Amino acid sequence: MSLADNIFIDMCRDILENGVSTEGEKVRPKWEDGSYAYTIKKFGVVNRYDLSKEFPAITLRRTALKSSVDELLWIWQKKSNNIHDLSSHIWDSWADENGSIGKAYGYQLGVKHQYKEGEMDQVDRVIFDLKNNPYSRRIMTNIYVHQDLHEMKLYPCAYSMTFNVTPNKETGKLKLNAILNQRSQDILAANNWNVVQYAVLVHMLAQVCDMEAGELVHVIADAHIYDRHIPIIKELIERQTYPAPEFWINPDIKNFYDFTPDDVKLENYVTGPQVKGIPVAV
Ligand SMILES: Nc1nc(=O)c2c([nH]1)NC[C@@H]1CN(c3ccc(C(=O)N[C@@H](CCC(=O)O)C(=O)O)cc3)CN21
Ligand SMILES: O=c1ccn([C@H]2C[C@H](O)[C@@H](COP(=O)(O)O)O2)c(=O)[nH]1
Repeated sequence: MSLADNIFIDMCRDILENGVSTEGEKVRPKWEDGSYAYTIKKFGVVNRYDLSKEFPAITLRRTALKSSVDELLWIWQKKSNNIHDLSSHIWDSWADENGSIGKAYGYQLGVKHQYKEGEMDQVDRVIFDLKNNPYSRRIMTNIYVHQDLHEMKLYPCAYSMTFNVTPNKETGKLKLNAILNQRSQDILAANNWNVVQYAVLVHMLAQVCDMEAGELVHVIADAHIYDRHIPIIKELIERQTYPAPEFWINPDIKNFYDFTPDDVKLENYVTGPQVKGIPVAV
């Protein structure tokens, strides 16, 4: 069993057993047929993944590493808000006729800000600080920009990363840790998807800053299982699990902007069968 499976199974059990239903509340999302998408939710879930021990891909079912990394690079590297720059179709329902999702995600990371050291966007600011001032407690991004919310198709869910560096006395290297702050999480469709993509981000940034990947702490304010996902989750968490896969990252890449989805791979990734056609609430 992988550590990520343990965390996922415990979290799902906790939501199913101790969570509260939103049925009867005024909810925003709907299913494709127009009916309201209710959830069972738990407030304030915190999951810790030690990336130096295992790569946090669950084995209950396969998490699509390549598409999730493609989305991560769409946001963090291409800094795009247009679905035509994305390989998968996961954002199609939230795009306008030109393919834009508005001033969300990649758009915000691409906005340049004035700092004492000059003009930079938030991603370059993080890389600058990790290289020049790694022990700073001020290394973070935030894309939940209130002044632009009215121009976003969907408000950012995974909205902030806080990076924090600690020395590894054993290896003499620096360890890159991070907190991913998420206001809302669709546990079935996107929990492990978001976890693996931000784990990859930590690995990528650690490599280009000559550090080791440390811990990823995932803080979720509203961790929910949609009503139509409940039977799927119940079946999923009873499945057999397998040892965690091994993570490979192309060691030759030294510049964050040179990474492609092909520069990361999972080896020996044995999983249960895929759940096909998961309905996504819009
Ligand atoms: N209700 C909802 N849930 C989400 O997870 C979500 C949204 N809305 N809105 C915007 C994005 C789109 N995201 C998504 C949407 C679909 C999948 C999905 O269907 N994943 C498939 C694999 C897809 C692939 O292989 O490319 C899966 O099996 O989990 C994942 C993330 C995350 N976000
Ligand atoms: O990266 C993502 C993006 C979106 N989600 C989920 C979380 C919610 O189920 C919906 C967004 O609905 P809100 O009403 O705006 O909270 O999308 C996710 O889990 N991960």
